[in-house]
Parts: sequence; C-alpha cells; structure tokens
Amino acid sequence: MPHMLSIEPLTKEAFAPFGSVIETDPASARFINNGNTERFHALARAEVIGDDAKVIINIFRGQPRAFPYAVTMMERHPLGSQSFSPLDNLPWLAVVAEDEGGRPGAPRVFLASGRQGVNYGRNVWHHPLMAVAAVSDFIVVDREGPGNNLEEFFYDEPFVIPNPL
Ligand SMILES: NC(=O)N[C@@H](O)C(=O)O
Ligand code: NI
Repeated sequence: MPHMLSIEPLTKEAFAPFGSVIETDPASARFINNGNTERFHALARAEVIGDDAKVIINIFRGQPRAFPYAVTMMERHPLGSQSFSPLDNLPWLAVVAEDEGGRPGAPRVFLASGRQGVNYGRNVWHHPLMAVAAVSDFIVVDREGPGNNLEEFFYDEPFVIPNPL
C-alpha cells in the first residue's frame, strides 16, 4: 500500500534541517547603493568540496510533474550543495528526507511559492526538480568538478504526493 505524503508550507524554520530558504527575508535586508537597492544578504551559502571543484550557475527548465506523483527515489550530492530559485513566479515542490544510516527516511514535501528558492545542503537527500503548474525555469547553483557528485536511492515502496494545487 503506497504511503500518502502530506504537503507542508515552506518556512525557514521547518526547512532548516535540510538547508536554507532563499526569499526576501526582512531579517536579512540591508540598503546598499546609496539606498537605491535592498540587499537580502547571505540567504544561503554554496558549498563545494574536492580538488578543482567549482561553483557554477545554471538554468534548469523543469517540465511539470503529474499528480498524484509517486516518489520512488531520492538523490544527494556528496560533494556540493545545490540551490533552486524559480524564475517564473510559479509554485514548486522541494522534497527532502533525513538521512537514516546512509539511506533517506520518508520524504517531506514542502510547497514553495514562486518567490521562494531553496539551497539543499551538501549531501542532503532530495528529489530531483519538481515543477508543478507549468514548464518552469530555475536558477541552479551547484558544483562542477571531478568525482562522483550523485548518489541515488530507490525506495522499496513508493511515497505518493497528492496534487499540491
Ligand atoms: N541532475 C541534476 O543536475 N539535477 C538534480 O541534481 C536535481 O536535483 O534536480
Ligand atoms: Ni539534485
């Protein structure tokens, strides 16, 4: 019997075990450029490890997932963090899991608004990009360099995400 998952709103506090939320948080705001610009400072930190590792900036164009959606696998990047910031102001899902002895526990599903991004910490279990409403572009900051930066895990039974919208 598949396990039905619930969907939680994305908040900095709830997401803290998995990484950071990238949003215009007033607590991080400061004015720069003689007051012309508001800087929301250090919302997240990109981390890459290993010789010749570099931080790169990409755009991912995600096709919307169909719901209900069966989560059958999770992945993680042992050598670097990975952030996703939406460009189209469309909601999307950040799906993460705690590590339980080298494998992901049950997924947690966070509904992000179109103005919320996340930075998955290095080696944090997550599901690949989950666009929801329409084809969606994301700025993605992650790692380029030698070494295997992808570990995948496949669950024995699926976890099902209901339609989030
Ligand atoms: N493969 C790839 O670069 N994308 C995944 O890491 C992902 O989290 O979407
Ligand atoms: Ni990833």
